[in-house]
Amino acid sequence: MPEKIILLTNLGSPDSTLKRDVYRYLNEFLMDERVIDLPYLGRLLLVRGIITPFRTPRSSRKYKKIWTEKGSPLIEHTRQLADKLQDETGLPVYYCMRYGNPAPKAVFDKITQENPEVKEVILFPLYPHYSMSSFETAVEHVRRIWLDGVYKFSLSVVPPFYNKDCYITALAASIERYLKSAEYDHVLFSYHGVPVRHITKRDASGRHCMQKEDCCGGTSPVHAYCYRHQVRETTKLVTERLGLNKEQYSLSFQSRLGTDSWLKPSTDATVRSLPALGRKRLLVVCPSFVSDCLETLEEIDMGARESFMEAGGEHFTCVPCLNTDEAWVKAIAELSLQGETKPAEIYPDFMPRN
Ligand SMILES: C=CC1=C(C)c2cc3[nH]c(cc4nc(cc5[nH]c(cc1n2)c(C)c5CCC(=O)O)C(CCC(=O)O)=C4C)c(C)c3C=C
Ligand SMILES: [Fe+2]
Ligand SMILES: [Fe+2]
Repeated sequence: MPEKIILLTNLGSPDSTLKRDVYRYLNEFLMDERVIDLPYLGRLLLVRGIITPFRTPRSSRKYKKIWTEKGSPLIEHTRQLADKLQDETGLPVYYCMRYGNPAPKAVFDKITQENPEVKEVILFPLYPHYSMSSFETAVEHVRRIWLDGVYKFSLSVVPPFYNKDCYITALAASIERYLKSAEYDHVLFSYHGVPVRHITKRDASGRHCMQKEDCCGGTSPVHAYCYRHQVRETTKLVTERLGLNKEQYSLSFQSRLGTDSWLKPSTDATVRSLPALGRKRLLVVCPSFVSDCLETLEEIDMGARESFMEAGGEHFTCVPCLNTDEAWVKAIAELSLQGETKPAEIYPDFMPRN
């Protein structure tokens, strides 16, 4: 009987592309206080009254464009990743989603039923970078369910791995395959955006992020919670590994929602500007996503491609996410079983406890 189990957690998708399922999913997602960080009543009015009703038909149309026979690409990639990781480690591997299904409570109950002797569950959030709207909410959600339950096993968490050698190696190799097979005159690293306020809220000093010059450079304890620092580090380490100079690549942020100030520059404005600068053959990489999903397959591979070609681009390739890549499976095994993990009783330690 295995004493350890790995539990992958990813963002989640609607149960189907039907408007009622997309509506339910968007409500759950956007009512998360770490995603739309307004007081409850304001959030309820904004989400239920404006965003979800207007967004549902549009999102449902977008999901229809990427949906497969097996359903959501994000969920199917996560399921296949769990299977491969189980073969790699010889340990039982389960997966759950922050929003929608399979929900953590159901998965915890399944784990308990199928492995009554289990002593430790290692939670692996499928996010390389720390942000309150992705990594933090995923861990906190699972942690709450674990704390509220009567589970006999301990829970430990694998922290963000944005700078870990095994992850950088897998990511760089996945890009290099494309760089070797065709000529490109630019590589764009497009990361999911977040509101600027989310960065400053996770600066424990209250004096560093977006206040000091070059706040994301150098070393500082606040970088452990700074999404912008971490995506810059991933880009730096991967481009060094690939031997790209500063003229050959840039970094941008996609998927903006609402009227707040979000991290800049935006991916859409960047891809539109590149052809006029003579960068007509573009390779796009999306390292904040480890599983292909709506944001890579529709927003980038369809939407950004169209923007780039309309602006005079000649060739556009989007590098697939790591999905079930062999080096990536080995990297998850290494990070979960040989890397530093943190007890869920005290991690993430940034948050106010209530
Ligand atoms: C990779 C990390 C992610 C961060 C950070 C993140 C922040 C964030 N997202 C929204 C709003 C939406 N995101 C949506 C889809 C979506 N987001 C991520 C990841 C991060 N989001 C993924 C992997 C996906 C795809 C899910 C899938 O089913 O394939 C959506 C839903 C789709 C849509 O209507 O566009 C919304 C809404 C906010 C507001 C935010 C930070 C505040
Ligand atoms: Fe920073
Ligand atoms: Fe998102």
